[in-house]
Amino acid sequence: MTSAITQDQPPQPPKGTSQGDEPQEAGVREEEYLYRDESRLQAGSLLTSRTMARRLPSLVRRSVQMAWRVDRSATIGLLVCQIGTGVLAALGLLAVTGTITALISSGGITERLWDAAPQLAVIAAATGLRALLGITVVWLTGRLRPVLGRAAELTMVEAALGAELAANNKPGYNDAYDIADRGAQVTPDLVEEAQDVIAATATLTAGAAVLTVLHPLLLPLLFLACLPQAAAYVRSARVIYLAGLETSGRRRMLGKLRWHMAYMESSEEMRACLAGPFLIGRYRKLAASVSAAEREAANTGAWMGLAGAVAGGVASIAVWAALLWLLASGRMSLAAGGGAVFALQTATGSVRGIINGGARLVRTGWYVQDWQNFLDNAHGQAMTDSRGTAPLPAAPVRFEVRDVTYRYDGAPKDSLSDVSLHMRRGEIVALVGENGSGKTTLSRLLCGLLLPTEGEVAWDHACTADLDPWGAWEHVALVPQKFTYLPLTMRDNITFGQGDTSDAALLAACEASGAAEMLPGLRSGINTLLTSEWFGGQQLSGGQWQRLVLTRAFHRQAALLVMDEPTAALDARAEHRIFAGLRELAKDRAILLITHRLTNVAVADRIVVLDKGRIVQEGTYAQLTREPGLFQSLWELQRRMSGNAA
Ligand SMILES: Nc1ncnc2c1ncn2[C@@H]1O[C@H](COP(=O)(O)OP(=O)(O)OP(=O)(O)O)[C@@H](O)[C@H]1O
Repeated sequence: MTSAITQDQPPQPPKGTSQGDEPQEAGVREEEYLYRDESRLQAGSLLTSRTMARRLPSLVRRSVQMAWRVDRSATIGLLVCQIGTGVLAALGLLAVTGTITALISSGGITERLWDAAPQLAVIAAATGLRALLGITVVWLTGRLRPVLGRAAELTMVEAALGAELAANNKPGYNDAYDIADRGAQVTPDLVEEAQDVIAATATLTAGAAVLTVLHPLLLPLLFLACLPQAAAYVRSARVIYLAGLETSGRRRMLGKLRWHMAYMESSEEMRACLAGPFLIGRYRKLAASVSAAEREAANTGAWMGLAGAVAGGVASIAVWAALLWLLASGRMSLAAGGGAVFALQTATGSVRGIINGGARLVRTGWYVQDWQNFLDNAHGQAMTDSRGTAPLPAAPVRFEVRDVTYRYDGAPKDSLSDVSLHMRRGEIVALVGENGSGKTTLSRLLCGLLLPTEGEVAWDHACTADLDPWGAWEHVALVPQKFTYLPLTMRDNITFGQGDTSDAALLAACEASGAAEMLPGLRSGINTLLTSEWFGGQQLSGGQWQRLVLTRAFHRQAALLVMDEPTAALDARAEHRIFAGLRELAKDRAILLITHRLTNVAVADRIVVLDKGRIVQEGTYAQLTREPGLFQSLWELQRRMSGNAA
């Protein structure tokens, strides 16, 4: 039955998910948090070893380029070692084949031993050197891996920061980020696996040369024997990759649940609201569904691997039978046969190495491709694609919103409709209205954090959509409603490494916000680490954090200051200080103030009232308190409440 609180339809499950009639357990729906990007899943299921073989060179090149950037000498060292290992393996193989041929040829034993001696020396030297190179590879890989992984993670963060803020609302964006993040984690594997394949290929080249010289039939037979196994390995890799793709949303949810249950910020509610058992139950169910999908993929992969191994076994019987036939029919001498046996063993080992490494390389390549796709355009949300690069000639004076409509991606209706607003430096404009009326959304548009769906936002004569966003945000200071607690020192939390970082400038900003009062209580003053999660840190109260966020905004000296509920957590004295100081701050700034405490907006030059995404009133405090309308009714209500309390 449909009621007011269940009227929206649950999202449609991805194709292929059963929608049986059995009742679902309360609170958990079969389709919850599943990855829904059908096009991506389809593209994934069409992945073949051939398409990946085409893409692999560029993937490997990009990873090697990154390795080159982060540790040039280790990258060169690894390449040299792997090529050297391959060459030595090839030399060793040729020497072993020569030794066997010499030992089982006709002639006296001493003479045969003397013939084999130089080859034996080569084998010994090659084996020793290979061992040495092997140790060097382990050392260099251990040195390169962590930095390469960190570098890949960092490129992800940079790409995410370069995406539109609105991207977080785009369907599939967060999943794409997650999947790409997994690609970033395995980037070092790609380099390593590529090296393994290169080394195995070098050994195979030598084996192949020997086999071809001994008999031209042996090499094609060997390849044929390995094909079924290769196909099975790649298929199994694809099944596992697709399972990872499908469960990525659920794995992300598991991570979020863990975070909320374990960390300070939400763990008090977890306890007091007895949310723990409920969330642990939810965690168990989601984890079970992820494990089931992974187990199914692992089973399918194992069956495919088994089928490939059986086919490979049968095919290798054919190869050995062919060798026996060549010997029995006198088409190959016994001495050559001895060499062929060894060359076949080695070449089979190398081909298996290539298949194994190649299948791992292909799977890693799919992940890394996801990472690179994200880096290339942040899942189609890169600001470089949606915005211009025009610089602002000077700090802007006038900010204007012209006939703007805005709808969040996936939202059923517009959050703002046909809104116009203007303000200039020296002015304080207050934005008021009931919850959900669009105040924060309008402030995000004014700052250029969001771009309008219709209409435009201009700073002086430049549209925010045409401006280089990073250059533009140098002129913005924002006190958001949900502010960020960063586990940094107070100094770093205020400056983020920007502006005048001198103690005098910091102190002035702290005085204006009231944060200066906190300083004597902090163990190392402004250099105190503001968190209790690490040793030596100190945690602030909610209101103290709000003072700090205000300090951050005041310290920026920006032309546009947006304050969204800036005093919600402040005590009366601290709140009074902020509002008393606003006029002074507004001397060279345009200030947009969002607040529900309507008596506070008397400080504003103009008040703009929003209702359901539209501007319904505009005027001074004196006008709006006298004029019948939304502002007056809300204001009266607040006055009556405080009057009653008094
Ligand atoms: N990130 C978002 N994604 C989708 N919809 C959003 C998002 N943020 C806000 N909205 C929607 O836009 C509308 C306006 O929200 P907004 O936050 O601008 O309101 P507000 O006036 O600031 O509310 P409040 O007084 O509660 O802070 C609401 O209906 C809200 O559901």
